[in-house]
Amino acid sequence: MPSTAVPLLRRPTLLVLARAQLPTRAGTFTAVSFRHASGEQIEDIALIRGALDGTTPVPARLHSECLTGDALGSLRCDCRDQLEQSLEALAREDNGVLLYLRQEGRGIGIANKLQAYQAQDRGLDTVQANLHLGFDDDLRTYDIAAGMLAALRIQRVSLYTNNPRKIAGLEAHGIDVDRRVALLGPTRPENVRYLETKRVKSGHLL
Ligand SMILES: Nc1nc2c(ncn2[C@@H]2O[C@H](COP(=O)(O)OP(=O)(O)OP(=O)(O)O)[C@@H](O)[C@H]2O)c(=O)[nH]1
Ligand SMILES: [Zn+2]
Repeated sequence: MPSTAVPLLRRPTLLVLARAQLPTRAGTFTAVSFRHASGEQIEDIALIRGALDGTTPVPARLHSECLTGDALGSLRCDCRDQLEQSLEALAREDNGVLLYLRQEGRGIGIANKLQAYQAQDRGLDTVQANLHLGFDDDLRTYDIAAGMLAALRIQRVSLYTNNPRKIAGLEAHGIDVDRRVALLGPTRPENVRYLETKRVKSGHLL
């Protein structure tokens, strides 16, 4: 992606805390947890495959937590489809990394997300519902994600996303996004408005 002259934002220095094998439905990954230099642990984890040699762009997915979709199979969003697709895609590559980021509800948390769903059930779209609750449309930041990649010695990624903010967020924190790979899941009656709002209001490249 084109580089900018904007000064880089600070990212935390993180250290690897633990590594463990994680056999999944998509294949076996190494799950990695992290801590700050102070010892404080973070709740975000990485799933990695293959050797991360730092010279070629590493296929990468930044997945934002969605309890309702990822774990419970809700069809209101496309999160679970994207999680499964990205793990399967990474499993086909020589190497790759998925960051599972605990940014539930684009950063507002699960209780607020259910309040946002309630507002959506009354007619608001995803963005309007966040604003109605007094939040910006998206509270996520990518400093921790950049710190996790740096701790894994990953400087360049090939990013699976439709969200330009993720590309800008990583690059602002000093990670090069070499290219974007689209991640297109099925459109369902339950998520059609959600996807349309992402495209029209949030600038997703759908
Ligand atoms: N506030 C809010 N968050 C939602 C809603 N539906 C899903 N989410 C959260 O949205 C996050 C996923 O972000 P999306 O904007 O859908 O997609 P993205 O991950 O930014 O973009 P891609 O990389 O292209 O997948 C997860 O944290 C979900 O919990 C909603 O209606 N309101
Ligand atoms: Zn979701």
